[in-house]
Amino acid sequence: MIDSQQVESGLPGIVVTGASGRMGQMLIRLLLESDQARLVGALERPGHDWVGRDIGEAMGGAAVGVTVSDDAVTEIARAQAVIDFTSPAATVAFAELTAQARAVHVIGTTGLEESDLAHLKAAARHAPIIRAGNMSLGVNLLLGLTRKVAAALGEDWDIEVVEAHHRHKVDAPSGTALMLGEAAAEGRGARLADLRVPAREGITGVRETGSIGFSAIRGGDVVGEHDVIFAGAGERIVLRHLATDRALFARGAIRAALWGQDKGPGEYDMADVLGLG
Ligand SMILES: NC(=O)C1=CN([C@@H]2O[C@H](COP(=O)(O)OP(=O)(O)OC[C@H]3O[C@@H](n4cnc5c(N)ncnc54)[C@H](OP(=O)(O)O)[C@@H]3O)[C@@H](O)[C@H]2O)C=CC1
Ligand SMILES: O=C(O)C1=N[C@H](C(=O)O)C[C@H](O)C1
Repeated sequence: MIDSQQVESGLPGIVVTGASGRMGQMLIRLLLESDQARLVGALERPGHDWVGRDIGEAMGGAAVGVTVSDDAVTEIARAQAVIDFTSPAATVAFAELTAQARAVHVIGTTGLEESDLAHLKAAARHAPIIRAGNMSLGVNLLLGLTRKVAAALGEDWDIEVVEAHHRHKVDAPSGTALMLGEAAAEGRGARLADLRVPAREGITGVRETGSIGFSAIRGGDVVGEHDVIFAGAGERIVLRHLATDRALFARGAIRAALWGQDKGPGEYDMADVLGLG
């Protein structure tokens, strides 16, 4: 339950979008327990059957005093931060409102296209946007390791990124896989767009030297697993991250929302939040 102490304490007020989603519900649970931030709004799309209900009750528990709303303009106007794990179209729309409210926008949504990123760039001229395809410390450390290993090994070491996720995931490769591929390409002084090979099928021909391949597995309730494979002659290096609890991502997102409170407009990522340079 939201208590008056939380409100009076002046803790940053956070609105969660996609409140009924896997990440939305996880964020709400953690925010209700937090002594550093407070939940001030829970958004769902118009027509969703949770709209108008207390979010605690909708999630199967006791009332917490926050009603699920479909009025993004009103909710975001009173937020210090918006935490957003939804879909690319929704995230672009929320970015405009969050910029107008001069609130911090923490974006975990993956599957964003170049055109979506251009909208986010424009919004970040007015308020901070912190975006990462993965909010965990482990993956953000792995990005640096991937960059280093790719830089140390020659092109005769083939790089493949393999990821596994639950059956409900709608985008592939995962946002994390693309970040890891980007880090590997950077290590080689190149852009991923020039090296990327999507999932293979049929008569593909032999592997192109220097390319970076992607494979995705979908099934069950896998939270998120990523391997970066460096395959050489007679040996292989595998850098692996296994996420076993999506609370990990929610904690990272809340940390980002707090970190962003004294930041000016601009685009930031989890390396900034975690001080990883
Ligand atoms: N960066 C990170 O660390 C992580 C990123 N993710 C990413 O977060 C996103 C969400 O994942 P997850 O929680 O598992 O997905 P879910 O499908 O469980 O939740 C998504 C939520 O967003 C809502 N939503 C989608 N489109 C809109 C819209 N146009 N307007 C309003 N609400 C909308 C959905 O509502 P409805 O059900 O009505 O469609 C749903 O409540 C994905 O892109 C995923 O890859 C996930 C975990 C970690
Ligand atoms: O959809 C998910 O669940 C996840 N998505 C993110 C991604 O696309 O990398 C992060 C995490 O792996 C879970």
